[in-house]
This record gives sequence, C-alpha cells and structure tokens, in this order.
Amino acid sequence: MTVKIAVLGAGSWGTILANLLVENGHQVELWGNDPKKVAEINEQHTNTHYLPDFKIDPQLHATIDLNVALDQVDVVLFVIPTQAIRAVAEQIVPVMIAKKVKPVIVTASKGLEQGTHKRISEVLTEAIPETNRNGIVVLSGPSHAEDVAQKDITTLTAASSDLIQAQWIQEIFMNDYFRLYTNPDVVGVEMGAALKNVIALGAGALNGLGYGDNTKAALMTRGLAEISRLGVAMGANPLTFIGLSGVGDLIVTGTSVHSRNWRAGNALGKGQKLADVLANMGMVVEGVATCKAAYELAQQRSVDMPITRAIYNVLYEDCDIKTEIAYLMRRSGKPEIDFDEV
Ligand SMILES: NC(=O)C1=CN([C@@H]2O[C@H](COP(=O)(O)OP(=O)(O)OC[C@H]3O[C@@H](n4cnc5c(N)ncnc54)[C@H](O)[C@@H]3O)[C@@H](O)[C@H]2O)C=CC1
Ligand SMILES: O=C(CO)COP(=O)(O)O
Repeated sequence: MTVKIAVLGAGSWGTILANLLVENGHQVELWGNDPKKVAEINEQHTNTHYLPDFKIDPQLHATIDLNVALDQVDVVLFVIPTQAIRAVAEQIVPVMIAKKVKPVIVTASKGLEQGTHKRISEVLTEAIPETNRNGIVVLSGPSHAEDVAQKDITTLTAASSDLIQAQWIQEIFMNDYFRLYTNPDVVGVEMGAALKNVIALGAGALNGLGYGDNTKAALMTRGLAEISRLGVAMGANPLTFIGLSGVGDLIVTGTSVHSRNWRAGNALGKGQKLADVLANMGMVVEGVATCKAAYELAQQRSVDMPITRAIYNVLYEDCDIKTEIAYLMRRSGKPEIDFDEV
C-alpha cells in the first residue's frame, strides 16, 4: 500500500521521518519554511544544518509550497516546534479545503503550548475542523533522529482514540528497524512526551555540574514520579508512563548527547547563560517553553512538581542551580509512593 504523506517540518526529525517513509515506499513531500534548505535537500540530497553526515534518499522531494505538499494527501505529519503548530495548522486548513483532501493528522512533535497549556493533539483539534481531518494520531517514543539515521532499532507508540487509525499509521511507518505499538491513552502519551524534555534539561544540568550516576538516576526516577502525577491529574492512565513514551523516552533524552534538551541543560550546568545556549543550539529545545507551561499547569491543578519548579526557577527566575538542588534535598522526608493515590 502506497500513501501520499506531507511531512511538515524539514528539521532533523522531519527529514529523517520523511526519508524513512520514502524508504517504506510511500510518496512523500517534505515541507520546509527555508527556501535554501529546501533547495539543498532537492539538489544535494543533504540537510547539513540539522544532519551533517546524512545522505537523503534522492527520491525524497522537499517543497516550500503547501499547495504541492497537500495535493492528494492521505496523511499530514506535523514535525515542527510545538509553539508553531497552531499557526501552521490554521495555515493548512484553506489549502486542504481547496484541494478537497481529508487526511489523517499525525504529530511527532513533543511539548505543551505556552499560554493555553494544551497538548498538541488538543491544539490540532481546535485548529483543524473535524470536517477537514480523518482522525488524529500521536507518535512518540525514544527516538533520536541521529540514531534512526543509522537505522538503529527504534520503537515508538502510535496513540489515538481511534484504534483503526493508529493501526494504519503503525503499518505505514513500520519496517525492519522501526517498530510501532499502539496505545489508546493519548493524554498519557502526550504528557510523557512533553514533560520528559523538562527532566532531560535537569539531567543535562547535573552532568554539567559534575554529578554522578546516582544523582542522574534519582532525578529521572523522581522526575518520572512527578510526570505521572501531573499526567494522571490530566486524565492519563498511569501505566502509560512505564511505556515507550514515558520511561523509555525519559531514558533516551535524559542520557543522550543527541538530546537538545540534555545538551542545553549540560551547558547551563557548566555556567552558560540560557539565551546564549538557545542561540547556539540552532535547533528547538522544547523543554524550555514546556517547563513554563507545566509549572503553571501544576499550580493550577495543585499538583506537587518540585523538580519542574526547580528547573522553572533556574530558567525563568535566574535562580542558581546548586541552590535549587540544596532546596530539593532539604525538603521534609516523605513516602516514595502515595499508595492512597494509586
Ligand atoms: N530531533 C529528534 O530526534 C526528535 C524530535 N522530536 C520532536 O520533533 C519536533 C521537531 O524537532 P526537530 O526536528 O528536532 O527540530 P529542529 O529544530 O531540528 O527543526 C524544526 C524545523 O521546524 C521548522 N520551523 C520552525 N518554525 C516553523 C514555522 N513556524 N513554520 C514552519 N516550519 C517551522 C524549522 O525551520 C526546522 O526546519 C520537536 O517537537 C521535537 O521535540 C521528537 C522525536 C525526536
Ligand atoms: O524526543 C526526543 C527523542 O525521543 C528528542 O529529544 P531532544 O528534543 O531533547 O533532542
């Protein structure tokens, strides 16, 4: 079965997913917003800013024209920074109407929208009228573009309230090195995906400060506890957080030099200023915006998220990381698990 897929976002993840879909035999248009980078993909078959050593399949075509990308499209895959999703979703609606297409909408981005605190599937639900789409599927899991570029074995979750659509997306993406599972818990998958980026910033900061393995394991484990706490308060199934989009993605993002969030945290731990770190990264660091959204959401819902609060204080209140760590350690003792809440 060959389907026509528009991949929106020609950064590192969008390029690798588009390339994989071409390898799987699909007809793919990769939409980017930078004419020079789009020309480089079409002419040199490289995308050196995001993936310096990667050779793109020459059959992958990129475009800056949404009319080309959305022509006869069956699937639209969003892989742009979370904060740009609403604007791009609103931009594609008139084109989809003109082209008379009603695609399945898929998101591979990870974050919460600032201001509204909404998950990406909620933003897409609001921005794209139901009459113009055929379901929404969320793709998430431990999956750095750099590793998928090497055809490393990679596993993801396709989450949707519509199991048939999730299974269809599973079939489209799966191959010998890329395996998808399905999950009906969209809230849990999206909350795990968004919030692990915040904890990865913290894990990187610990590394930058010279802390060892015990400390990093402590941060990730207690980080997962608070991710689950907020996720459950938002309606997630707690079991999802021990799956690929929860602990799986937390492990990869909280330990890998490929992670932009980990690298940003590492630089902060070494004493660099946030503005410089973000300016030098040249790629999206989702955890920064999502940390603010998560901090505000936790306050609104009265959910205790001490690690997220500490990271928020460092990112937004210019607090000292070591002071925040000392505060976390000196809090009164408490049970590891509140069995009344489970
Ligand atoms: N890089 C990775 O390994 C993975 C990334 N993700 C997620 O995928 C999303 C994208 O990440 P990356 O590809 O790493 O980011 P990136 O920074 O490499 O690329 C982002 C792309 O979006 C484009 N873009 C930014 N604003 C735009 C707008 N308003 N309109 C159109 N295009 C716009 C940029 O030009 C760039 O091509 C993020 O939410 C990230 O968390 C998820 C899994 C793996
Ligand atoms: O989500 C990711 C891997 O699963 C990518 O994380 P970074 O955005 O931190 O690179």
